[in-house]
Amino acid sequence: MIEFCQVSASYDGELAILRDVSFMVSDGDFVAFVGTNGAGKSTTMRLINGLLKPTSGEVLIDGVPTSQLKTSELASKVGFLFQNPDRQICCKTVREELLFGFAAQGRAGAEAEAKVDAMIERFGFDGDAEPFLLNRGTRQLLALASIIVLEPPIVVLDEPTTGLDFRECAKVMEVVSDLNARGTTVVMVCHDMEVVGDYATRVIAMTAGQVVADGATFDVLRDADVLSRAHLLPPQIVELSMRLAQEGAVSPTSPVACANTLDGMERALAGEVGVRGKGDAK
Ligand SMILES: Nc1ncnc2c1ncn2[C@@H]1O[C@H](COP(=O)(O)OP(=O)(O)OP(=O)(O)O)[C@@H](O)[C@H]1O
Repeated sequence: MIEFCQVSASYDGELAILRDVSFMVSDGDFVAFVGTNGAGKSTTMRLINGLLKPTSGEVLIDGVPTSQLKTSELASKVGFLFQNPDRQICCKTVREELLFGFAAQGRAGAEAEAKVDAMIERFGFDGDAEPFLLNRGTRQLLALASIIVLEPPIVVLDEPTTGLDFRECAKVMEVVSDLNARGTTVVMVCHDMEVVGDYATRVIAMTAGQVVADGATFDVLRDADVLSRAHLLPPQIVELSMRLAQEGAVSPTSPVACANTLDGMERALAGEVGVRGKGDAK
């Protein structure tokens, strides 16, 4: 569990980047942090993994303040994927990269080797390949694999899909989604509202170092006031369904007006056609 209790934070000890931020993330949640550039999302992630300590308030991981946890203790609880995988990858082969975290945590040995072998097979990696010769999407997958192979209960992902094409993005998010389905808590920063809508179950929106909304994904992404304050555009289907209701094309409570996904919209439209069809026949 992650708890932020009235957290303020600063990089230089003077200028407050986060102001009085409070929220709680339960075990197994999948939370997306959204908001404009400079809102404080990455700073929030750095506070979760202990790279930054609060200037006031407390960040607690499983009830223990990060200020009381050693870096190694935090690393075993929180896996962190940087925005750019090249800031993370440091070894000469894929295999060494996957083993690196075990060695850093003093867990090298036969069990680690077996977990790395399984990861290489699962991702279809070439264990002898040189990481920096891999394409951007595969490097991102490698960076992600090198974190999840350590099986941390929480993973923090700072813009995991930035710079990836559609296929690479889907591959990375499938891995993350599977991880969450198996019980890992996922906290991610994401600018792509389609990805947020497809995967996150909860959204925390930030503006100017403060939380402006915290709720179920589509409750937040359908709140016109929040969208305006956090300068967000909702996923396309949500935007379409909201517009159809605003323009009076459908009733605000109709399934079409409430559709959040392509599947949902298709079902709602099929129902609408069915209803109209029956009416026409009378
Ligand atoms: N290492 C740092 N030193 C000083 N100021 C920083 C540092 N990192 C970020 N900041 C400042 O903190 C503020 C919040 O930045 P942060 O990266 O947390 O925002 P963000 O919401 O993640 O933005 P983005 O979406 O652009 O990554 C910005 O004004 C930024 O300039």
